[in-house]
Amino acid sequence: MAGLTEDTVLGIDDIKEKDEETERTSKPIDKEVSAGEEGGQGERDMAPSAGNLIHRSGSRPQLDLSKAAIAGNFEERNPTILLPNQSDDISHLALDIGGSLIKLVYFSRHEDQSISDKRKKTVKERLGISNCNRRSYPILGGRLHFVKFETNKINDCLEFIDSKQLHRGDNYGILLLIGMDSLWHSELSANDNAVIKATGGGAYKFADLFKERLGAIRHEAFTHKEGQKEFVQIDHNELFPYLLVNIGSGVSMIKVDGDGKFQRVSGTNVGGGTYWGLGRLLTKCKSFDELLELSQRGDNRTIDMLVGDIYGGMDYPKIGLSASTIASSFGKAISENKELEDYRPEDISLSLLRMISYNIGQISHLNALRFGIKRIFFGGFFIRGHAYTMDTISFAVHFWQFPIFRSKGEAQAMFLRHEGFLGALGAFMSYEKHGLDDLMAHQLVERFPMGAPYTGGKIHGPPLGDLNEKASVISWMEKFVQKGTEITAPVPMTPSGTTGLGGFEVPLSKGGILRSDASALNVGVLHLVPSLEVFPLLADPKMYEPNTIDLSDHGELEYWFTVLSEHLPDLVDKAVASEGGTDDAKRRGDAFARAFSAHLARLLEEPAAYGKLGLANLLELREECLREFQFVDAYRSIKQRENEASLAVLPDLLMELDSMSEEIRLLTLIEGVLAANIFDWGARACVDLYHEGTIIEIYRMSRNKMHRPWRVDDFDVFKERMFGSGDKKLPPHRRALLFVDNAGADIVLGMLPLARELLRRGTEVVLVANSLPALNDVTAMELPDIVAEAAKKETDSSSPQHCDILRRAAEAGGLLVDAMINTVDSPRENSALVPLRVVENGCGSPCIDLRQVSSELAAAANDADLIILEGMGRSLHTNFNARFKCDALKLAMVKNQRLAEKLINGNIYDCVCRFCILHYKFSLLGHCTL
Ligand SMILES: CC(C)(COP(=O)(O)O)[C@@H](O)C(=O)NCCC(=O)O
Ligand SMILES: [Mn+2]
Repeated sequence: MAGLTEDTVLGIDDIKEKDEETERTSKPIDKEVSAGEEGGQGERDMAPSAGNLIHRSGSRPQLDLSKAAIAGNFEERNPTILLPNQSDDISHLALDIGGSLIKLVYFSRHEDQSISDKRKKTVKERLGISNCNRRSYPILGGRLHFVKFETNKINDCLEFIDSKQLHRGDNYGILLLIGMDSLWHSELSANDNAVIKATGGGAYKFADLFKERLGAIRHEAFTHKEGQKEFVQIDHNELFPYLLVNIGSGVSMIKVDGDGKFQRVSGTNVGGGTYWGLGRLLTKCKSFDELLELSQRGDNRTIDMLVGDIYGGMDYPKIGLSASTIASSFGKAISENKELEDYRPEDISLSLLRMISYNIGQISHLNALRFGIKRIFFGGFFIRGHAYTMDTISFAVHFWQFPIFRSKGEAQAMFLRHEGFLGALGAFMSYEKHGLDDLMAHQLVERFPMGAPYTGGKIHGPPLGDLNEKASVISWMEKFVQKGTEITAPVPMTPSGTTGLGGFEVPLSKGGILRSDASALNVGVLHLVPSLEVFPLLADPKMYEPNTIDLSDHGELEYWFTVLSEHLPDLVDKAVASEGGTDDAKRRGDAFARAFSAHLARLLEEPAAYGKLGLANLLELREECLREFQFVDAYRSIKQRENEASLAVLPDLLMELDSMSEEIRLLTLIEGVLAANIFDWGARACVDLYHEGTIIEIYRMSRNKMHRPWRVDDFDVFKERMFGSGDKKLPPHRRALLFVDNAGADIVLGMLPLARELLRRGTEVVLVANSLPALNDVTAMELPDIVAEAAKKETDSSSPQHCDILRRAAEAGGLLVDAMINTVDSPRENSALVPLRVVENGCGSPCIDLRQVSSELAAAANDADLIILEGMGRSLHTNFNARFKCDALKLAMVKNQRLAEKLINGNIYDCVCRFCILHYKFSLLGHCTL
């Protein structure tokens, strides 16, 4: 499989990363191979997928590649791939075969019941929740894979398709897109077998893609100036019109006015082909990348005629040109008595690159001006994610907007992270039957697995040259471990420098090292999760930004990277121990540490490498990386231990609480939540603290220090909302969503007693917990048992007068399935029978991005009028500034000195009780500290 570059693989809805890993091995699936033969470490998890596929697919369609060949030359206008022996239907695959690269996008759907589905079912069954927001077309949870091949290795591509069995499926056709510039398009059902027609036309393809709203995907579009990417979130309603400039061998410019409304308005024959063709002749470079890399070391002053050359080194201010403006590309060569050999190839390459980029930039700018267009999207083979090229084009577009050239309304030069795959994606999405027509940004989760390099990709670390070099029984994990020693942090780009020309005439970005195409694209695996939704209670979803800390501040970035790096050895120890400390676990732990360090190094070098970077993304990446190396729950035993210890003292706490007046009790409860939030295994300071005492000792110490006023203290407003003031009273909240944080004392001694209080007041409570483990956070799976235990303890306690609020509410909410508790002696309190429920939040991170939550949570939010966000991750790192359509209480102990200083001008262990109340007619309650 030489020549394969798999930038990224994909996944949907998949907690079941194992499928992904199996796929990544990308060994040809031999019908003789059975599940058990996958072998190697991780066999238990990795084998079934391939095995299942084979068992399942016995009667499924096959792509018969025997005698397959491109008919004619692929530069031809209408090339086809002949599959003379094909007899079955094929599906889920689209290719864009360009002059130099074949881009392939394929979709894999989880046909097996995934772990997550099973869990969802369990939680849903327990809750009796049905998902009424189901889409009407077939579920499309799955993954979009992006793979590239060199065009002259079409056979590798076909082999790849065969090895992955991509052609299996229903009755779709394969759509092949061939050629850079042609504007034709055809599609044949594979029912016609024998021939699969090819189609092409970069411009058309782009338009098709945009039609499908990919442009609205988060962190997809960005500007690139002076080496800096800036992501721009484009509202689909504001997307049109735009100019699409596809720089292939030649250049096409398409004006896109709306869904399906586009027209080719211009173009130029001076494009990527010109750069590569002329460059090859003039420099003897062997590849496009080599030529581009040369340009980065070039100095175009030796060849280009500059304004200063004409005006004696002076600017020409009258018309707004500075001395370093290029007056004539290659113009100096006419006046000097030099031969080609007398010029440095580096300088030639740079002059050529500037000449062509500036020309494209100028024509694009003029066309944008002609039609009053504000955005120009650049894509195509010429760009390929190269920072330097993007900078040059941006510079060129913006140059024409400087002083005297500037006209009304500046056009922005924009680029796209998936641009290398747009053609194939556009083709893929044009299959109506995929049901992707109303795909929304929030249903796509992009992940950056480490496995990709080991199937040939180049996101990080060394690729394995030949996937089959170690026989087909070896897994990508094995390869990772074997190759682990070779992993080095990516070489940092030298800081942005100038060519020494100064002024606005040259782009600043000029890295010392040119990133390879594959790594520069930074394309992750797009997980399509149709069940994700935007949290309906966000006041302004469009303006919502989950992250509080801005990591574009380099000081912040370095600080948090150091924190995470220092935490790594401890985390690896926990992770390895959680898997029994076996040799396999140790190897995986080692591989995880390397992989996560490589991610950190990559991001430190280029923070925008994976899209806009916030602290929440970093913390999530760590969890994803653990999962990729098959660490299911690193803190499992710690969580269990802390749950048990806390449950043991819960009855006494409840008794104490019940002896208090309502008002004192409310304060004590909030203090309790804040105090118990100290149990955070993700914070260095807290982990150090745990060496100094037992859980209960630490809890007591934390509790005793919990004096008001807290650093952020809206308790009085909250209290007023709960109890009213004087004779003014508000009804209790209808439904409260409690976003819970950690296991152990945090949930048992903090949030559960608070939930109980709300229930007692007649407020229905929904505990919102993680779908997947993250640090020591409690998960939705774990909560029903904890609640059951807590309810049991209540009635088991020596004082039967303690009401059984939790138990009855949990029963009403479907959390307790049987009459596990004898209720005969327990007196019923006068509270209404409101349910206590649990829903999963749809994420597996210590933070929460409310643009992507589970459909269950979105459904539960419908009737909610109070949300309580608890913990640093959910209420400080993220959502600290989020505004909601209902009352919102944010509770957290700040367990990091720097964050305390930055965010609340305070100190470590200070607390936040931030309450934002909706405007009730009630004047006293009409404010909050926000
Ligand atoms: C990961 C966390 C956000 C979890 O905090 P929690 O949400 O559990 O309160 C927090 O532990 C954290 O920010 N840790 C890194 C900083 C540190 O070690 O101080
Ligand atoms: Mn936590």
